[in-house]
Amino acid sequence: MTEIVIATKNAGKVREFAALFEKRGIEVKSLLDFPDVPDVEETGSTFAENAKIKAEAAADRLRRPVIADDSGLAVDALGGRPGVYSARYAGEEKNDARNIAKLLSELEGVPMEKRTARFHCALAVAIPGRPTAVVEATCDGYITEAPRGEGGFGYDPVFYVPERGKTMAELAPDEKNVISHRAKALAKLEEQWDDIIGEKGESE
Ligand SMILES: O=c1nc[nH]c2c1ncn2[C@H]1C[C@H](O)[C@@H](COP(=O)(O)OP(=O)(O)OP(=O)(O)O)O1
Ligand SMILES: [Mg+2]
Repeated sequence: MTEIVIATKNAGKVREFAALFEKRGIEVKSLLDFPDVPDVEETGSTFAENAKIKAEAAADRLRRPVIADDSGLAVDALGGRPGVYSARYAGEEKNDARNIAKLLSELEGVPMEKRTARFHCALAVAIPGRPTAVVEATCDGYITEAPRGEGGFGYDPVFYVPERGKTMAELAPDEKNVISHRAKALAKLEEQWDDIIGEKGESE
């Protein structure tokens, strides 16, 4: 395989997948390259369900194998919110700056040791005629009291990675791509790849 479609319109995700797949000699296309593929509603109650919905809708439409990413942030002090609503936390128009502002205001007064959180990433592989496979991974950290750093996307400026002493947005792209929920999920997918595309097309 020399090319894979990622069923996303999120430019930040596209950039990360492009770098992650480049190492593997695979070129990444996204729904930004296929503007005729309609948006699907993310009606699932889990990251895995939403990834499956997005992957299957795009694979059906394009008649080719597709990977979708559903991801988000779960904050312990907020009972796991924003969770699957991370993108739309501060409104339907999906604005990273407003999402961050809302998150920081909800966490006002919460001390650092209680600001634990994790990023989740579910990756679904939909191949026409086969059962869809899903893998998941997480990345643990803390929510800072103010944004720091210019890299990444989404909640990266307020997600502190204790092992690195930096926010995700302060890490170089190739550093984020070693430790992130997305990189870890992709590594799991790679481990299972032969089973996923193989004879039975099933993964466990
Ligand atoms: O590495 C990350 N660093 C920071 N923030 C992140 C990350 N990964 C996901 N996130 C946040 C962004 C968005 O608020 C939500 C994803 O929502 P999610 O529905 O999966 O993506 P999306 O709507 O932006 O694009 P699409 O559905 O077309 O793939 O979680
Ligand atoms: Mg989305």
